[in-house]
Amino acid sequence: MTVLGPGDIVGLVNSTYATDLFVAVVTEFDIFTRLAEREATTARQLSEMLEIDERGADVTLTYLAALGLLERLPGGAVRVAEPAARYLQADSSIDLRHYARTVSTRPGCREVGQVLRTGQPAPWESDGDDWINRMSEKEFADSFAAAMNARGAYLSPALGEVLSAIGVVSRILDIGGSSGIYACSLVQALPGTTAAVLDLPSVVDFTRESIAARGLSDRVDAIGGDMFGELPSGFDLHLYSNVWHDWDAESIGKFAAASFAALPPGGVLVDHDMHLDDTKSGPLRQAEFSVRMMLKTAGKCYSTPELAEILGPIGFEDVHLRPTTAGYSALVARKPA
Ligand SMILES: C[S@@+](CC[C@H](N)C(=O)[O-])C[C@H]1O[C@@H](n2cnc3c(N)ncnc32)[C@H](O)[C@@H]1O
Repeated sequence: MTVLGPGDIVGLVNSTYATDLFVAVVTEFDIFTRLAEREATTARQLSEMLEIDERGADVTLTYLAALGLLERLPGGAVRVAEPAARYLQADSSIDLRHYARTVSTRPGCREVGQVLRTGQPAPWESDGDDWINRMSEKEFADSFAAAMNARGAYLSPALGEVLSAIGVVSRILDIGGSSGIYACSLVQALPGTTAAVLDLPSVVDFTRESIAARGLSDRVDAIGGDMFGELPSGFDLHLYSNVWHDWDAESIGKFAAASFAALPPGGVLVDHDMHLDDTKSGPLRQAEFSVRMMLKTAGKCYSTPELAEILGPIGFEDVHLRPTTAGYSALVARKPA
């Protein structure tokens, strides 16, 4: 009998989107037949070949590499791996593209095609607006924060444990902190610390109630604001948990620059998320989550080298990854002392 843990259950939910992407790229875009025409293909070349968005092409290559259907080559290009050559392209002796076509007209697969072609995120649910526009609706914001809170309940203690080893911290700013579950776990793991959660004005009532329900209103504040603006000073650790995967590299650069400006010398920046491995060939659960983020937000999951490339020029040093639990990790960087 398989026993699923919370990370597996969340992974199962996230993977529904990845299966839709697999079917769409095999049937609508015949991706392996096209890739087999070339020795090696980069995400940019794939986007030109299939006339799709480059972010979508990048996320697709990572997911197919994580499935073992593509091989990642030194330098980052890919080539078709044996199982795909055998079963998923025009000259395959057993051509399972026919089988994939039996589910290819599902709305989810059509939605993937649309996002890949336009580069625009799909509605959060099957219709309506995308998630960030819906965050101004109180009912949607509350249900979204409840989802983040549930996930944070099993992820945040492990983050607290990992961050308790990084040295002296006194004031934590949890940016895009939603219910405040991470801020609460961190103040409990780091004795003597206090925290503030910065999130959209439509979210912070939920944040305050959640913090009060945990009995931590004396140590954790909630601030309604906009993380795209200037960040408050007076905090020596900035946490972005599950935030950067919603945004493109340019926005992440803005967040990191705002943090660099607001942190004191020696201040710590933490990005808690599902990160891809350094070659962007997996792991599978992270690659599946990246597909969901690509389809529903302006973002995707990032690798440590991709984030180091953004943080280094801003001035952050010692960028490194610390695994937490259930496929999550904390990317930690420091403003020079
Ligand atoms: C995916 S959730 C992550 C929540 C939480 N940190 C976690 O790890 O579960 C992203 C959060 O960013 C917040 N957010 C989005 N845009 C924002 C903005 N411009 N300013 C402040 N918060 C924002 C959302 O309201 C949401 O709570």
